[in-house]
Amino acid sequence: MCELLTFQNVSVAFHKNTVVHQVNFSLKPGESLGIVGESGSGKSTILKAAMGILENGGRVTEGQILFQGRNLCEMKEKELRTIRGAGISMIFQDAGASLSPIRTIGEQIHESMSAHQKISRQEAFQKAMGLFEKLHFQNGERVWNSYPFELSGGMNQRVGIVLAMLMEPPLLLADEPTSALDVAVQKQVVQEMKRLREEFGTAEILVTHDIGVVRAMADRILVLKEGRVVEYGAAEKVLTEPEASYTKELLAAVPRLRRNPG
Ligand SMILES: Nc1ncnc2c1ncn2[C@@H]1O[C@H](COP(=O)(O)OP(=O)(O)OP(=O)(O)O)[C@@H](O)[C@H]1O
Repeated sequence: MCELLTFQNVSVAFHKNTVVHQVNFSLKPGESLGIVGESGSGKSTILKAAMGILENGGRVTEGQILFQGRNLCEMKEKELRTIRGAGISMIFQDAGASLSPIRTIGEQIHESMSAHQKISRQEAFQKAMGLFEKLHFQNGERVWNSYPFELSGGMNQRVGIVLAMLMEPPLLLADEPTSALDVAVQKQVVQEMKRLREEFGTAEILVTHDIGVVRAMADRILVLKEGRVVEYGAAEKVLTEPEASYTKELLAAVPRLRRNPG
């Protein structure tokens, strides 16, 4: 099967400071990649590079990022805008915070869909209800009519996932999607991301500190240290027989209980 996303020898710098060094990986449709590494290792930068949203003078200085065979680094902003949302979508750690506080969830869903296609409010409602149902949301209609402040932080985060999936993009990038949530909601979000893969065949890149989340979701794992890949391979292999001493340290830092399945 042909690759959905490929990072070929990608380096990223902010001004003259290179923070991601010659990173290589690729992702097939429907695959899930977990990127782990300590704070500042460049995980979010890799996702932002793939979305074309590096801020503050950040840019890809070397290599190429291919999405469905096309080099994202050479695309104009207008072209990138058509890919964002419909081709590649992203959820952030605090997706709730990016919702507008003064508009209902329904209004925001309708607006988000209108950015890509001509769609009536009623059609957007139907589409959202279908997605809510697939993700096993209860009270979809109540959520649609609510303002973000009327919902819990966990529910707003789940709405963030719905917003990211409205256009059914083949690739979802998730930056610490569970780390601001309490344990019960974390489980729900992990379940929902798994359902997205089952329902839509969505490929996912998941950046997280939480090895438990990676264990639950990733087919492959990429371990990053100071912007360099130190290990990349099948999740089972990396988690049970890590080769790099840095990966061993990362795994050792996770309390044993959380590393044992079940
Ligand atoms: N907008 C920016 N301007 C300048 N430097 C940046 C910017 N964003 C990130 N960096 C630098 O790039 C490096 C990688 O940061 P990045 O946020 O990608 O790491 P991370 O692994 O995602 O960390 P965390 O887990 O804390 O989110 C860091 O040294 C950081 O200071």
